[in-house]
Amino acid sequence: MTDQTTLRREIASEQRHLDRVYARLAELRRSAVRAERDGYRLARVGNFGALVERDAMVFHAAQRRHTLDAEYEGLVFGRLDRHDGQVLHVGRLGIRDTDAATLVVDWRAPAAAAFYQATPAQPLGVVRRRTIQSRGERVTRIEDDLLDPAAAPPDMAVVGDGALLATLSRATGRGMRDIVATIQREQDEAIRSPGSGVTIVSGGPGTGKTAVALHRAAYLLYSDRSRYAGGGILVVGPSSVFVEYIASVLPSLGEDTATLHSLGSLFPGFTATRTDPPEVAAVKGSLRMRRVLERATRDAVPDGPGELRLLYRGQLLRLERAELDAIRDRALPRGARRNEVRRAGFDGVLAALYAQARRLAVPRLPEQRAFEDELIDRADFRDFLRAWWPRLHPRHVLGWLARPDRLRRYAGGILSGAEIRLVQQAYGRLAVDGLTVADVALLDELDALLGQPVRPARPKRDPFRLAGGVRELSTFADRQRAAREAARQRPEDYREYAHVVVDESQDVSPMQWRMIGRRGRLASWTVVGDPAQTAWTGDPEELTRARDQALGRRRRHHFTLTTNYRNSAEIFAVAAAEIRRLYPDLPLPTAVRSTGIEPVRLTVGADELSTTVIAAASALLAEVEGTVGVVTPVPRRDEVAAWLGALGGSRLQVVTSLEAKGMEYDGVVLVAPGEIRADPGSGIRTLYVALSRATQRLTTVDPVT
Ligand SMILES: Nc1ncnc2c1ncn2[C@@H]1O[C@H](COP(=O)(O)OP(=O)(O)OP(=O)(O)O)[C@@H](O)[C@H]1O
Repeated sequence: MTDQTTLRREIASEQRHLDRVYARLAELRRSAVRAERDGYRLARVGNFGALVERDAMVFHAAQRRHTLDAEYEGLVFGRLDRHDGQVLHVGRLGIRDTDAATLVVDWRAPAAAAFYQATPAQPLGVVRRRTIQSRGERVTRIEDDLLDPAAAPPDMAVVGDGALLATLSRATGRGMRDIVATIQREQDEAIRSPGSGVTIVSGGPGTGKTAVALHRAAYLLYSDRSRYAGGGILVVGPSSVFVEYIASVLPSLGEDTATLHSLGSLFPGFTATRTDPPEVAAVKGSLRMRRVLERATRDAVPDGPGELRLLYRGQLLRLERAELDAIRDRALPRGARRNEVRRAGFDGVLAALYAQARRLAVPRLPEQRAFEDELIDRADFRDFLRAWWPRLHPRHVLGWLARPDRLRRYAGGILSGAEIRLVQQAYGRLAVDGLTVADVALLDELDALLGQPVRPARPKRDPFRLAGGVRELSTFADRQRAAREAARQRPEDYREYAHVVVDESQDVSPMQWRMIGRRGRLASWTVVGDPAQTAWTGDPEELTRARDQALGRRRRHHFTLTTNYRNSAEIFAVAAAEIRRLYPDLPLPTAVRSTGIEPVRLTVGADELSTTVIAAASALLAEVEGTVGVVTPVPRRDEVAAWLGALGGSRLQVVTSLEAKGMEYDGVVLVAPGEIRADPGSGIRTLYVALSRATQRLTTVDPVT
C-alpha cells in the first residue's frame, strides 16, 4: 500500500509535466491555426512560388491541427525513468518544447519501445515504468512497475498496484478500446514486427490478437506513412457486428485512413449478414466452387433466345441453338472473360449469318462489312444480341445456381449428390432471403471470371471544386488536398492495398481467401486467428492451400500470445473445459484476472426458457456497468431478440454464436449451449467461442428437452 502523501506528491509531479504538455499543445494548435490563415493570405501575393509555399503550409497546418485535436484525451500515458537519470514521457503523439527538448515521445517511436518491452528480467535500462491515467488535462491515477530495484535511487517512489489489472477490471463500452497504455511485451513484439512479409499472430481467446492487429496498423502508418496511407490498409473482420465493435480503435489512435470491411461487405454494392449453416458454408467456401462457377459463366443465358431468325432481303436467315452455342464457345476460349469478349461473340454471329446469306445466294448481297453495318443498324438484331449475350453481373450468374437443373449440370462430377442437395436447399429461397456471407466470395469470384461489365463513366472529379461545391481557381495545395481526399475515398472495388489485416482468420474459407487475396496482391499482411475457435468444417488441406496462395511466398513472422486479458479466470475455466473435450492437449492461455464469481448454470423446462433468459439478462444489466451480450444458437436469434425487445437499450445486444466471434461483453447470457454443442461439425469450437466472450459474468441457460 502506498502512503497517501507519496501518492499525492507523485501525482502532483506528473500534473506539472502534463500542464507543460497541454500548454505547449495549445501553443502548437494556435500556431497551426495561424499558419493556415497566413497560408491563405500568402495566396494574395500571387506568384507561383508563394502559391506553392502556401499550399504546403496550409496543408500541413490543417493536418497538424486535426491530429492535435484527435489526440487530446489521454495524451500522455507513460513515463520511463532510466538508469542514466533520463526521464521520458510516452504518449499518443510526439511533442517538443520551444527549445526542441522532448516533452512527449510518440508510442510508436523506437525510443518508446522500452515502455512496452522492458521486464524485470530484461529491464533494458529502465528502472521504473509508470503508467499515467488522466481525464481531460488532470492526472487521475498513476501505477508503477519497479523493473530494476538494484538500480533505483533510494528516494524513488513506487506507487499503485499495476496498470494492467486496473484497466482490465474497467467496464467495456460498446466499442473496443485502444490498449496503447498497457500493451504487453509479447504483444509489442508482434505490433512492431517488420512491415514487409506476413506477420502471423496466434493465441487463444482474449489474448489481444485483435488489439494487436489494430495497433500494428497504427504502427505501420506511423513508421512508413507514405507507403501505407498512400496504398491503404484494409482490415477484414468476420461480421458487421464485429467491424462496428472495432471501428473506433484506429480513430482513437489518430488514424482514420484504414478501410474496415466484414467478409460480407468486401464485394462492392452488397452487404450480407446472414450466415449459412456450417455444412453449407463448407460447400460454398470450397475451392471446388470455382469450377462450378466457371461452368456457369460459360452457359447460355436462361430464358435467352434459343435461335435467331432474321428476314434479310426477302430471305430467312436462321441460326439454331446448337450453332449459337458453338459460336459462344468459340468466342469464349478457356480463361477468357465473358463480359470482355462479347464483341467476339457478336462478330461470330455476323460471320455465320454472312456465310449463310452467301450459301443461300441472297440477291444483291453486299460486301461483308456493308452487310454487317446493315444488320447492326436494325433494332431487332441489336435486341437479339443484347438478349443472347448480355453484360452479366455476378449477381445474375449466382442466381442461375438457384435453378436445380442448372445447379446439377454445373456441379455434376465436382460436388457430391449430397452436397448438391445442400446447396440447392440453401438457394431455394435466394430471391426472398438474399445473399449470405459465403455468397459474397462467390460473387467476387464470378466478377473475376466474368470480367468487368463496362460501367457508365463517372463524371471526373473536379480538383478545383472545393467542399460545398465552391469552385475556386486554386493552387497546387488545393489539388493536393483533393488528391488526398480521393485517396481516402478509394473506389469501392479498390484492390491495390499496401497492407491487409485479416482478423479471426481461422474462419476465412478457401473462397474467401481468394477474395481477400485479390485485394492484397502487392500487400504485406497481418493475419491473426485461433484455429481452436474455427467454425470451418470443410477440407483443412484445401484451406491451407488457399491461404498460402493468398499470402504468396512472402516471408512469414510468427508470434504467439499466451495471456487471456478478457475473461475472469472463473469464466475461462468453463470455456477451457469445453475445448479440452476436443483437444485435450491444446496449450491454452492463462487468464490473469480473478473475480471470485463463478459462472451461473441454469437448466430449465423449455416453457420457462424465455422468462429465464429475460430474468438472467435483467440481472446482468443490474450487476455489470457495461454491456451485456445474449448469445444464441443461429436459428434462435430472432426468437430471443423478440423476447428481450428493447431491454437494456444500447447496453444489450443479441447475437448468434457465429456473430459472437471476436466480440466482448461484461456480462453474457448464453442461450441453449447444448444446442450449439450438438452441431457435429464445429459445435464444440463454436461453444468455446461463445463461452469466452464475457469479462465479468456468465450465465448459461439450457432448456431440457
Ligand atoms: N495489453 C492489454 N492491456 C489492456 N487490455 C488488453 C490488453 N491486451 C488485450 N486487452 C483486452 O483484452 C480483450 C481481448 O482482446 P482481443 O479482443 O484483442 O482478444 P482476441 O485475442 O482477439 O480474442 P478472441 O480470439 O477471443 O477474439 C480486449 O478487451 C482488449 O482490450
